[in-house]
Amino acid sequence: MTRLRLGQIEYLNCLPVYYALEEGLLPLDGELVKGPPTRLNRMFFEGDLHCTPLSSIEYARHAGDCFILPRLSITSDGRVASVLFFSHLPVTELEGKRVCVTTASATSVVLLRILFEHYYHVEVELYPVKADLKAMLEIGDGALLIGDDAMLAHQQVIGEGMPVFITDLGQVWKDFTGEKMVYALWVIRREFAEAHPGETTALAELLYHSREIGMGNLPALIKKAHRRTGLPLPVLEDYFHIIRYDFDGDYRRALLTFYDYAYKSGIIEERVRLSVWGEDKCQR
Ligand SMILES: C=C(O[C@@H]1C=C(C(=O)O)C=C[C@H]1O)C(=O)O
Repeated sequence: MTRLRLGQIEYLNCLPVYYALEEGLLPLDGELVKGPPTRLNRMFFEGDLHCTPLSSIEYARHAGDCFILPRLSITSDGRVASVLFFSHLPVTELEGKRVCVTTASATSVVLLRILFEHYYHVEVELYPVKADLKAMLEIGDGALLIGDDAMLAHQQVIGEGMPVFITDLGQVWKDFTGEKMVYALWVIRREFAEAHPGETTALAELLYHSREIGMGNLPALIKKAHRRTGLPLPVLEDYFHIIRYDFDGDYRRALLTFYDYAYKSGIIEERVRLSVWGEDKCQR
């Protein structure tokens, strides 16, 4: 069997799932490949990764090529703190304006589009560029950032007293739909899983177990996150208490609600079935 290549989003949101692997508390027989979400998405579909956290919208576009690993996702129930929209004006006053969106994101860009269309009823031009708050706010009137980029930009706004509005998209999605927001899922390539079912089940168990260890070691994990990013400890404590990693009934319903809106907006072409490794029946 070829050596397993496992993606790891280079943001703090993945640290609880990978902490035990990074610290050698659990053995990984394979290679960790780090990158921003859109790079991992692309590598996965090009066959360069066997398994990765994938932007949830990309699963909807390629459901036939992969299985979802059970019991894992990146989700928030309301405020997420790392998917933030910064703007010169209140969001409802952005009609006809250009807003920049980070090229690192797939799901959150779609979330922003859905919220403008179905919740705010405001038409804007989305303009993809590299993550850089100040440059983005020079080119446009708004900036979508995700992950550590969003959290660091939030601190920059506070630190420099920048006059910008900050909108947390996890919170707005919850206000709009009453649902959680599932940003990413762990997926495995279908042909790999079918050829190596034992290894696939073992990998799903390993990642779940690793997450349990990570979440069980929050004080050490928070220190590591602080060393890695310089973000203030209270910000990190808050973050690791709000970010969620489960993928049971509520989460699946929330994800399907997101897909329904993506379908209504013409972003995906058909309604999606969730095929989860180890579960006989597809959802819905
Ligand atoms: C909560 C987050 O979720 C993520 C957002 C993603 C996206 O927008 O495509 C992909 C993976 C996650 O990193 C975050 O980035 O902060």
